[in-house]
Amino acid sequence: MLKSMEASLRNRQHPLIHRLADSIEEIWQKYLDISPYSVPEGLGYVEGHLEGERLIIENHCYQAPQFRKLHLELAQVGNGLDILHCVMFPNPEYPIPMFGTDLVGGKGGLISAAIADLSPISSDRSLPSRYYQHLSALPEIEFSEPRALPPWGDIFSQFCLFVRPENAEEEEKFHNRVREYLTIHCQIAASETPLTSNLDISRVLAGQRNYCTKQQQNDKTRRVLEKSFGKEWADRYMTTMLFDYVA
Ligand SMILES: C=CC1=C(C)C(=O)N/C1=C\C1=NC(=C\c2[nH]c(/C=C3\NC(=O)C(CC)=C3C)c(C)c2CCC(=O)O)/C(CCC(=O)O)=C1C
Repeated sequence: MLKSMEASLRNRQHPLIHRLADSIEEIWQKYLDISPYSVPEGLGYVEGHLEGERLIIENHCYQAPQFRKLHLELAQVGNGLDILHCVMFPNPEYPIPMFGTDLVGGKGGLISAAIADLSPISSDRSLPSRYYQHLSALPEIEFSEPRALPPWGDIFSQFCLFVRPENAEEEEKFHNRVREYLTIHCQIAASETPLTSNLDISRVLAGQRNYCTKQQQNDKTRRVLEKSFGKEWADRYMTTMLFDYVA
């Protein structure tokens, strides 16, 4: 049992967020050789309330041979908004997609946004064929309320799930599909041989930079952070913690 699961914020959050957080850490533990990643000074656990809304953030960061950062973040705004955020940053020697997921639970226990994707970092936005084969072999799943991506969301793949789960059954369907994405990703990553050519590595870095700069355009995230910590802190957090990239 990871120490993080004991007193974690997830025990006081929406059950889907609690279950998905546990699943993410379970699958990372099972398929990757993970070790701790030192979070920047003072960012492991932060509390802020500028304009009245208290925001608690709990960060869990790891690393593995194939990933420079495995970031799981749990956050709670006031007593109503529950958030799970997760991004897996591959080491540039591994030309594999960026896994990301975001769950936002509104007041009254409904998840208003549930998104998960294995996003391509290639310039033609195609996924590596092994990923394409595994993902297209997964059975079709339907959700009653799919959601439209924002303009910066052109970074996501055709397998991107972006829904408002209507009930517990759709929440579980989403949870299970994310477990499948994570398992496919970790199994492929663990079997990849690293790139050696600097040109190929620079192309991976360019793809990751594009992903991160587009994600930084999410004004829904920025606004929540600004309300509790102010503009300058929010900008630094988005560019150095949530979506940092190796220049
Ligand atoms: C892999 C994808 C992905 C990753 C990794 C990611 O970080 N965001 C991602 C996607 C994504 N998120 C979205 C929305 C929202 N995000 C937050 C907040 C936070 N999300 C956080 O992670 C944190 C830091 C802990 C905060 C504070 C809120 C409040 C919303 C509005 C909820 C709603 O609309 O019902 C949308 C819709 C954007 C739009 O429609 O314009 C998309 C596409």
